Amino acid sequence: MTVPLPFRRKKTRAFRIPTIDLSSDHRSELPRLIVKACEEFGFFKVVNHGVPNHIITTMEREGLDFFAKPASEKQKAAGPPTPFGYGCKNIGFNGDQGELEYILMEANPLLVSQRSNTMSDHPKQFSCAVNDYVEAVRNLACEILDLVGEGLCECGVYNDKSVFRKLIRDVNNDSCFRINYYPSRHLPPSPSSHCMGFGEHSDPQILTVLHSNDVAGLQIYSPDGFWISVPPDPTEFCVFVGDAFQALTNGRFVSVRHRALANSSRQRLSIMYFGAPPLNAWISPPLIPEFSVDERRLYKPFTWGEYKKVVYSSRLGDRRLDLFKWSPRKEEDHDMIPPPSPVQFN
Ligand SMILES: C=C1C[C@]23C[C@@]1(O)CC[C@H]2[C@@]12CC[C@H](O)[C@@](C)(C(=O)O1)[C@H]2[C@@H]3C(=O)O
Ligand SMILES: O=C(O)CCC(=O)C(=O)O
Ligand SMILES: [Fe+2]
Repeated sequence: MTVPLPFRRKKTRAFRIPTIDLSSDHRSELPRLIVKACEEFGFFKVVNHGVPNHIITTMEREGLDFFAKPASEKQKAAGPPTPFGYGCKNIGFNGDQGELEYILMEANPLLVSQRSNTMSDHPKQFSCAVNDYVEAVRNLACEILDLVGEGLCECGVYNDKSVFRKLIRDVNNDSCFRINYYPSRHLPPSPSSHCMGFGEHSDPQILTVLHSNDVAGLQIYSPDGFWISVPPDPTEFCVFVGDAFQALTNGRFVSVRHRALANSSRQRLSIMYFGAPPLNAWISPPLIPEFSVDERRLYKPFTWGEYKKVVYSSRLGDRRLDLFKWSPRKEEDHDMIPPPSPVQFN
């Protein structure tokens, strides 16, 4: 029997979030699978990642202890977000707001130790929790970046598989670390009522690695134009391609737009490591030999420091990378001599 038209269910393409099993017996396939996920979605989940569970639970406990303090204590302990510090509802410097509290910190062990002196009644315990967590998750990020490098070398595009890892491992890397806390909410029952925890945006850095407790909220924007809820699973990590990775790969990878809803009756805690290069690193893809005048270059070369300035003068949802689009017909772009790319071409 044919169903009358108004009752037909709208067909939507089944969407499966790419999931990478790092302990897979088919390890040789991982580079290709990760590159595919970065190209198609700019997002994937990682299972069997090797980050010890006690490192994650200790970090979560320290985070929850901090957010359980009275507001005045939290403000005094961590200072206002400049951008590093404790924030409540205000995101960035340009009027963005969300239903959350957060701590934003440098991912550098020395700076973590300094900040912890005021942030916790047990500074040593707090700084150890953050430093252990950052180290373990940075190692995971490096493993992923090496697999990406391997995948791109296999395609014949690059010849140094460790180039991306080196950028976030550099002694002067500008990586940072964030804990977001979305308090529980008791909303009147309405299927459409959703409250914005952290608005739509893409992350500016190279790669973001996110962990969350078992409370839903994270959504990614799919290539075919739908918001997809990412099922929460504390045994997994979520990996996001950031704007700098999109530029480094000349648009081959896409930085995924994402947001976090905060309408759960349970509190949500998410922890993010944002892997970034040093401020003076050039974010520039390798030149493509057959196009001598950069015809195929999508973005003007820029340093991470230049990009960060634009990031902090923009609104959360802005498409900042668009400001760096390369136009060979524009005189100023045409005369620009591209700096050496950190990424070597074969
Ligand atoms: C509104 C803003 C907050 C943000 C800096 C910005 O001006 C635009 C990008 C935002 C973002 C999103 C990803 C990360 O959470 C973050 C730390 C980053 O690097 O860029 C935040 C910035 C922030 O909260 O300070
Ligand atoms: O808290 C989350 O789940 C996402 C937050 C986020 O995207 C960010 O802090 O950049
Ligand atoms: Fe983000």
